[in-house]
Amino acid sequence: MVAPAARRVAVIGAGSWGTTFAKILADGGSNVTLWARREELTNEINATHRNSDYLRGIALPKNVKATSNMADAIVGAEQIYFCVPAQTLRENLVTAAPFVTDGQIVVSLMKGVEKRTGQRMSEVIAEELPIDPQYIAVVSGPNLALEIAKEQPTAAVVSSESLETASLVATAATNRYFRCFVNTDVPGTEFGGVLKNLIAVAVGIVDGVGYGHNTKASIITRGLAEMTDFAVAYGAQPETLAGLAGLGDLIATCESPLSRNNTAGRLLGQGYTLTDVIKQMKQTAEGLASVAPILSLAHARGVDMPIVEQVSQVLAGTLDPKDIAPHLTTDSDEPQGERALDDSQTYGRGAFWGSFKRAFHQLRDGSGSPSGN
Ligand SMILES: NC(=O)C1=CN([C@@H]2O[C@H](COP(=O)(O)OP(=O)(O)OC[C@H]3O[C@@H](n4cnc5c(N)ncnc54)[C@H](O)[C@@H]3O)[C@@H](O)[C@H]2O)C=CC1
Ligand SMILES: O=C(CO)COP(=O)(O)O
Repeated sequence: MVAPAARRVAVIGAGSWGTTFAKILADGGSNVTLWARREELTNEINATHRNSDYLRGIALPKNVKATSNMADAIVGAEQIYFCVPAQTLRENLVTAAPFVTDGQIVVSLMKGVEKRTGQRMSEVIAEELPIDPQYIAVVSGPNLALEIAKEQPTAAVVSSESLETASLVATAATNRYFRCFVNTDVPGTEFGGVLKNLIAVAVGIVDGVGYGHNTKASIITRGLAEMTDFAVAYGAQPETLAGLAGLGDLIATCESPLSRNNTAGRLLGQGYTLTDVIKQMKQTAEGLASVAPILSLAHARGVDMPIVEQVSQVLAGTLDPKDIAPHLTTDSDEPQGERALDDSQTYGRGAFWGSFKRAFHQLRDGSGSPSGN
């Protein structure tokens, strides 16, 4: 009997996460075409199976082939994974659009919103590509690229309006060290990845100032409440924010020196200006560009985000980093209930506790949620 041909997939963007995801897919059995902008990088990957600028010391599987021709990557691929900096996605989709056909699955691996429109990456994809939204998916979770490239075990969530699409992506992207769960909460899964970056910048700032674990734990915990309130106001399920794409990623990003958002925050906390930080960062720290559009979206729905507001003030140079912590909870002198970011946001309060209660019961009873998240 002849074995079925391996699935062919494309990854667009050969930075640290795009290259790592190409390895994940290849190790899951797919033949992967990895698109890189620069020809010297495609030459290096094809000749040496390495991407030394972004994943030093990592050998890529032989079934990852690189190209800098978008058509070569996309035509004939069953699934196309986009992994470029969020602010450049639209221009890359414009280049890709003539080669994409309905029926191909398009996946976002990115964790930013578009600055100009405030749109999530899946929304930009839906606007620019000639495909049914049922064929769009997003992947998010506690996924620091270098750890995964070293095959340290971890998990992620694949989300799509269509459970069938999410399952096809999860099957392709699951291997011996990377496990994908599925859900249909696209806004929750995507916003989890965007919002944790902003909280990681805040945690980095206080770390840079020299504050310790109490301050960081306070910001992480209050940050999760803030993330949940925001995401729920934009249609997310609160459970998603208590899962891998919310709490899971928040912990990984706030804890790890590998995180670029955390690192950018630490430099700000040490007194560098935003301009200096951007100059020093060699890789993408999406949180820096997402702060302004997220705050505009928060204001539009009346969501209070005191931590993100303070990050924005530190970025603008109008708040001394050392003053970020005392303002953690509220501007008011009146004591407030712990969950009440704003009395008008009753959904936030209920949603946050509800999601924790459900997560707790699942853990205690050993039952997985239907989404597995
Ligand atoms: N690195 C990580 O651990 C993870 C990153 N992500 C997300 O993946 C996305 C990409 O991040 P990374 O791969 O980490 O960034 P990176 O900074 O490592 O690589 C970015 C890549 O995009 C390329 N690029 C820059 N401008 C471009 C343009 N105009 N058009 C096409 N390509 C361009 C660069 O040459 C580079 O290859 C971000 O949204 C990030 O939040 C998500 C999960 C984990
Ligand atoms: O998203 C990530 C981990 O899940 C990577 O975080 P950074 O972009 O801050 O490095």
